[in-house]
Amino acid sequence: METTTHIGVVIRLRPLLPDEISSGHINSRINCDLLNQQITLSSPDMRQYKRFQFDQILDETVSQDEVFEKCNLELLIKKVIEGFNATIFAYGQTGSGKTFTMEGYQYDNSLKPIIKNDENIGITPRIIKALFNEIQAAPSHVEHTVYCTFIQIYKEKIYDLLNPAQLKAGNLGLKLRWNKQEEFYVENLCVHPCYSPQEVLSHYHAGLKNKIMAAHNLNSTSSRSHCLLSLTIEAVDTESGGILTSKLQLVDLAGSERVSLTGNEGLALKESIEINKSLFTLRQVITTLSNIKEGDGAHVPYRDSKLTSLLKQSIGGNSFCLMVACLAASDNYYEENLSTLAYASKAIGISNDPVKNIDPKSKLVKRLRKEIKELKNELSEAYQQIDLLSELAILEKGEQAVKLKEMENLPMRSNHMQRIHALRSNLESAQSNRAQTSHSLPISPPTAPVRSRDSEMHSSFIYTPEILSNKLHESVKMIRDEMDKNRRLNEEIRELESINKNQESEISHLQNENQELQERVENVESGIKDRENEKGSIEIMKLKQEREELEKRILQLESEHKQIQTVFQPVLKEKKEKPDLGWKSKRTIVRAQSPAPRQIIAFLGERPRDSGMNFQIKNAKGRPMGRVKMDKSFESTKPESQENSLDTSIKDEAFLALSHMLYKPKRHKYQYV
Ligand SMILES: Nc1ncnc2c1ncn2[C@@H]1O[C@H](COP(=O)(O)OP(=O)(O)OP(=O)(O)O)[C@@H](O)[C@H]1O
Repeated sequence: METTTHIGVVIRLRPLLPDEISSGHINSRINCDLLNQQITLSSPDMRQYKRFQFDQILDETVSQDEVFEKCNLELLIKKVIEGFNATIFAYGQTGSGKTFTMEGYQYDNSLKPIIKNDENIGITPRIIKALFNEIQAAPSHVEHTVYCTFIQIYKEKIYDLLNPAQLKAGNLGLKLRWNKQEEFYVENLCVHPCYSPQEVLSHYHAGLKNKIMAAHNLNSTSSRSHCLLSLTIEAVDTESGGILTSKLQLVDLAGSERVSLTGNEGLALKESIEINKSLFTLRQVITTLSNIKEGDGAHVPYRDSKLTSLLKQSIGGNSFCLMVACLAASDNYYEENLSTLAYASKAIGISNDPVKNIDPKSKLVKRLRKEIKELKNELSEAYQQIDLLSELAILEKGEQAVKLKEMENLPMRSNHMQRIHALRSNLESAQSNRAQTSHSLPISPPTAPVRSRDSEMHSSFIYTPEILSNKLHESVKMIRDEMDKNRRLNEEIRELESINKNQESEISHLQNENQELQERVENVESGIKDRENEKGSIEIMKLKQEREELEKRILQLESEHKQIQTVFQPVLKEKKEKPDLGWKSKRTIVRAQSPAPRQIIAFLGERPRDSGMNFQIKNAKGRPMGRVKMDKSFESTKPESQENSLDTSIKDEAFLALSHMLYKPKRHKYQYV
């Protein structure tokens, strides 16, 4: 059975928490319309709003019990028992209630769960119980085993939560592999067969104690990893030999985090970055799938993170999938809630094609069993035929008719019954013929060659020992033929199975090699990226240093500028009082490489008219520091002699003062002439 369905999306709004209320958080922007399953989010200025429609809206008042019921999880479990895969995952920003929805346990000060079976237990423990209820209701000839695994993805590495050896510091995590069903799987995971809900729950609780948790500003019990509990349900039909396998994945994602709000630093900051990175890929996958049109062939970046690789079949694949998008009911989280709603509404547009998993081996076993059953039946019928014929052979003619009548009452296959009827009617008609003709007529055995058993039964109804012996031989031959056929069939099947097995191992070997190559390529790519990043960082550092130096110089120049202003005030005043100096241009003309002298000369505001004027700069002690050359490209309306004499007086005063101010030869690179 195949059904195309979209990803189910349920929105769950958590209430304001006591410490949020005490620190003044309010919820004035989220409005739930439970009648139409719509949610409206108003912008901070309350001028705009966005409305979204989902399968189900669960507001602050909805209890854990109601979540289970309104998400229609009983039906989902039924699908899993029928052989379909299903995934439920909680999505949302940090502190929005994902773990509460999936687990429902409180956490103590050491950030370990307090396992209690109260009304607050979440989706996962409820589903485990409901799954076993459904298993118990199955027919007695179907035997179920639930295989349980529990992993966490922490900083892009996979750890087995049910294997304490895996969780030691420095462990590099488990590898992802690609199997022949075109699915990723985690290599070397501990798989626990379970036969009761208590067994699954005990593994689940043990795993929860191992997951990585931390406290930050937005959540005192924050999950730092994505946790995936997988339950593989294997149903063996002891009557038909059929095997049905399905998988139920229960996923509690770590939440996206606005680093500025969490206040995370150091290791916690790195965790936040990794969490955000893998959620970014998840969002990319959702966006790509929601935009895909039929026959598009767009690349979906499942492989870009471990999380999306493992959710490949759940999102846009062959499973039923339910996304529980969690929101925190506080105006402070407007941006986060908007983003969650936007991705949730994209997810609703993603199509999945759930496919019933029928094990190909189980199909073959089923066919073989059927064939063997049929062959056995034929064999036993053949034996019956032999018995019948041998009995008839030693009977008197009259007794043969009685025996045939008796046989009619035996439970036999219809073709046998037909034969018996034929024998019987032939016998009766022959007897009446004989009665009509002569009683002394010798009974002759049939002379015609035997063509087929049926035609023979019609043509001959009196069995002499020779005929019966022939028939016996014929039957024995037929049985031998059937048995040979059966043996050959079995051999053929065995041969095919071994070829199949070899091919499978070859394929999985190739797939693993391919996977390794892929990983190597990824490593090389990430190495290149790292090196590029390193180069970029060095460049950025250099630029930052340069910028800092420039800023320092600007500051210095500003202060120098102020000082010069004070020093040159009298000079300017004097110049103003002599308006006919004849300097036409108001622009600075000193050619200097450093901005400092330019500013200083700019401050003088004018330049001497004559060309090639050289000013000597002296230091504070009156020693010459160098000379400044003035530009010649300007004109004067005044006679040269007057200008020159004025220039010289200003020049000397100005540059003497300047030399006092600027005795910092390293910083100020004048153009010496
Ligand atoms: N529906 C709810 N009713 C009451 N309390 C809730 C509800 N949802 C969440 N909480 C509380 O809010 C807090 C944060 O919830 P939770 O830890 O589940 O968030 P989270 O989304 O899993 O965060 P993270 O991504 O950081 O792990 C917890 O103290 C939890 O008990």
